[in-house]
Amino acid sequence: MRKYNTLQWENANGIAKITLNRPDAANSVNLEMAQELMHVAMVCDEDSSIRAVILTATGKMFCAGGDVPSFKAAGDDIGLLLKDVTACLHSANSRFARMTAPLIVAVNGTAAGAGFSLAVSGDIVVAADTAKFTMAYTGIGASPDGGSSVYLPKLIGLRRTQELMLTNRVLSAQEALDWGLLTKVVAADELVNETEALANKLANGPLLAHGQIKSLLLGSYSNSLETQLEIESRGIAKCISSPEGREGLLAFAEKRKPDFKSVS
Ligand SMILES: CC(C)(COP(=O)([O-])OP(=O)(O)OC[C@H]1O[C@@H](n2cnc3c(N)ncnc32)[C@H](O)[C@@H]1OP(=O)(O)O)[C@@H](O)C(=O)NCCC(=O)NCCSC(=O)C[C@@H](O)C[N+](C)(C)C
Repeated sequence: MRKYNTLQWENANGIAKITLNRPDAANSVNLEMAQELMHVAMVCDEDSSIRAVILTATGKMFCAGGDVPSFKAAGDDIGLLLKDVTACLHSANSRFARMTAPLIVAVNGTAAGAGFSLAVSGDIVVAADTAKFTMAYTGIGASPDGGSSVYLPKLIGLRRTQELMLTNRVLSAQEALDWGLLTKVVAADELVNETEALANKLANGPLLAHGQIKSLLLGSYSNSLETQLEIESRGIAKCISSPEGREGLLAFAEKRKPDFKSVS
């Protein structure tokens, strides 16, 4: 198992947990963190024993976005550094979106810039009531990345996305929930328990069907109705005829709870 310097990594009972761990630097994304996120996302995508993934952070911030001091220190090489960091981060974004296991993001504090983008890329996003959200990119003269130009218009509409991106308006957790950016807001001291309960529920569910849901929703961003209908019909047939589907049908007939984990 690879050792990470900027992340904590746990993997047990079908649940992987990634914890951003640069609290003294606001958990900001430097090149090393982006590389480690790329690696850990690849592991989550390729290890079929992983049935749910939690992404969270240590300290009081979730992630303040790109590591601004290291951008400044790069001098004339800033363009190259940003391309490197973004390539790694975007590889992680893509793996998280396409992996079979659902991604639960537990936002423990402020999410800014790339941290905001990472936060809203989850399939389920739970935030502490103390969390805040701001795009922040234009504050340093940057434009958005991390998939936010895809996720935000879909989640909250174009008008609100324009406001967040152009004005860096700061949203409280409650406002982010009201806008449709989050699944749930909980008291800060309940975030860990709440997230673990959700991860357990998902890990005990049908992995293949969860992966199919993720893939269908991602496809809905760009596919035609007919294409989606075709993929839906192939997907449901594949899921229901899989060992998990058979277990679901058997459990229904036997009037018991399905044990998807034992058959996949
Ligand atoms: C996050 C924030 C809203 C929190 O406000 P706060 O009032 O709760 O906290 P604070 O006092 O402002 O900051 C606390 C500490 O956190 C540090 N900090 C804050 N943002 C940081 C950052 N982005 N990088 C490193 N340290 C950062 C501050 O310097 C400070 O350090 P200090 O205690 O030693 O003084 C506020 O700090 C802020 O606006 N920070 C800047 C955010 C920002 O510009 N982020 C970059 C946006 S662009 C971006 O994300 C590009 C990225 O996607 C590119 N890439 C993919 C290549 C990585």
